[in-house]
Amino acid sequence: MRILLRTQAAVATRRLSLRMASATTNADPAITKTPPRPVVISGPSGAGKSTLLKRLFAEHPGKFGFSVSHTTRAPRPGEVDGREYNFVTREAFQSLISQNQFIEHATFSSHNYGTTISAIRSIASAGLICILDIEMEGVKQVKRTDLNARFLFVAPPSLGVLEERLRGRGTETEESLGRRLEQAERELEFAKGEGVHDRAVVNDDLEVAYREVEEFVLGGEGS
Ligand SMILES: Nc1ncnc2c1ncn2[C@@H]1O[C@H](COP(=O)(O)OP(=O)(O)OP(=O)(O)O)[C@@H](O)[C@H]1O
Repeated sequence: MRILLRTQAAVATRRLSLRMASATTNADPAITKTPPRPVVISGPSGAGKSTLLKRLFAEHPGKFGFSVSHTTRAPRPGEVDGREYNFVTREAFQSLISQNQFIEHATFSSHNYGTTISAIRSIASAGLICILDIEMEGVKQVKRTDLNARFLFVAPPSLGVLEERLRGRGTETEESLGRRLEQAERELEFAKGEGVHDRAVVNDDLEVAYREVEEFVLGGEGS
């Protein structure tokens, strides 16, 4: 779970994977006709997903919220179970893993973190759109569920530009940069598969890319 949508600083530093947001259509399930479909956004690290989503949320205030992750770490003062996180035991977390309940999960500082399918589903059933910013394996996992998600891929103009942007961001060591570029090739290869994504946006000119992302994400409201 990265970025802005991740409410906690700890989440931001984990750089795990899952950005989630929900766009309010109508929170009253009695009035909402069809649960909004979750939107999965994926693409290589550095392709610009955070940048695009940050702007989307800024331009549509009040439309986006968060889903609640599970964690085995203890609550910090002021944190409420079910609000910041669902705080669970290691045993309960393991049990959710064995039931394939996680879209993605990872371990940081010896604690487990993950987002469950049911956390996403409950957003949809409340009449909210959930945006998941996840990596390739998470995309495959979502496809195995009945979440009925829509898939958006954000691609860099080229691997060379991707490298420049990652260097420019100033967040990577040579080693992590190398790993991200290798993974980028895998993500791009995967994305070429028939029907993997409903829409691919090349993030060259930010303005153009943003409008395409906005149209796709908001265009599915109520779908
Ligand atoms: N269209 C663009 N033109 C130039 N620079 C861009 C563009 N889009 C994003 N950037 C810059 O590229 C860098 C990587 O973008 P960003 O952090 O949004 O990528 P990301 O896909 O969210 O990466 P990660 O998956 O690692 O979080 C940032 O420094 C950002 O400012």
